[in-house]
Amino acid sequence: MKFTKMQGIGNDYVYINCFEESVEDPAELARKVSDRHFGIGSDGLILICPSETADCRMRMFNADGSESQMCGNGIRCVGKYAYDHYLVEKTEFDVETEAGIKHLKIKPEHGRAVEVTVDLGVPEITSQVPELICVEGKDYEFIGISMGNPHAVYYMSDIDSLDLLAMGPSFENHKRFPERTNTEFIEVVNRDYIRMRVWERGSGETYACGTGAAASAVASALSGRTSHTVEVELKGGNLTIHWDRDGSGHVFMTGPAVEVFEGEFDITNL
Ligand SMILES: N[C@@H](CCC[C@H](N)C(=O)O)C(=O)O
Repeated sequence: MKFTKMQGIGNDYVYINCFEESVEDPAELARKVSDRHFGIGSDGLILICPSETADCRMRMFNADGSESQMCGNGIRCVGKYAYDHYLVEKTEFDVETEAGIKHLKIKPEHGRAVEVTVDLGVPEITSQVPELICVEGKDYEFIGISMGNPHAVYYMSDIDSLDLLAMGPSFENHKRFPERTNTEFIEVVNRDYIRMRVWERGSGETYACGTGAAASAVASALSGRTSHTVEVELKGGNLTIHWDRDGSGHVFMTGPAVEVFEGEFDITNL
C-alpha cells in the first residue's frame, strides 16, 4: 500500500490516498502504522477519500485506532496533498469531515501549497466558563469547547514543568468526559500570544493540535484573557487563530503543511 508521511507543525500522520487505495480496517491500520518502533511512526492515520458532498473527504484515526470527528493539522495536510497531487485543481475548496464540511484556502508557492487556512466553523461551549473538576485529588478549572471534537482547556503559569505522561491519562479519561477528551494546558503570554501543550485523546502528548489551538483561542477570548486573534505557540511551531466572534462566529486557523516522504508498505510486515 502506498502512503505519504506529512506533518503540520510536528503533528505527524500517515496519509493514504483512497482515490487509489482501499483500506479494509482503518482502526487496525492506524494502530500498526503509528507504532514508532514496529511501524512507520506517527500520531495516527488519515484517509483522503472521494466525497459526494465536497471536493474530498478526510477520515482521521488516532494512534490507538479510535476515529475522531476532526483534525486541524490533518486537514491542512489533506488540503496540501489534494492540491499538490492534483486531486483538486483550485486554491479554495471543501473537505468533508465527520464534523461537517470545512472550507480551505491554499497559499501556493511555485505550484505547491505552503500554507493553508481552514474555516473550522462555529465553536460550541460545552462547560460552564469556567467549570471546576477534581483530577487525582486536586481541583482544576477548565473551559470545555467543541470544535467538532471535544477539548478541555486549563490555564497554568508554567506549562513546561508539567509531567504530561503521568497526568495526561487522568485528564483524558475523567468521568466528566464519557467520550474522553483532548486536553490543552495554556500559559497566557499576552493578549495576542499564548503557549500550549496538549494531551490528545487516543494519541497522548503530541507536538501540536490544530483543533486544540482553536479551542484554546476561543476559551481565552471568551474568558477575557486574550483578543480574538492570537498566535498559539506549540511544541512543534506556531498557528494563527482568528475567532470572528462578532461576525460569522467562525474560527479560522492558518498554518503550514509539509510532505515529509512517500513510501510503500506490505501490511503483513506491520
Ligand atoms: N491533532 C489533531 C486532533 C486529532 C484528533 C483528536 N486526538 C481527537 O480524538 O479528537 C488536530 O490537529 O486537531
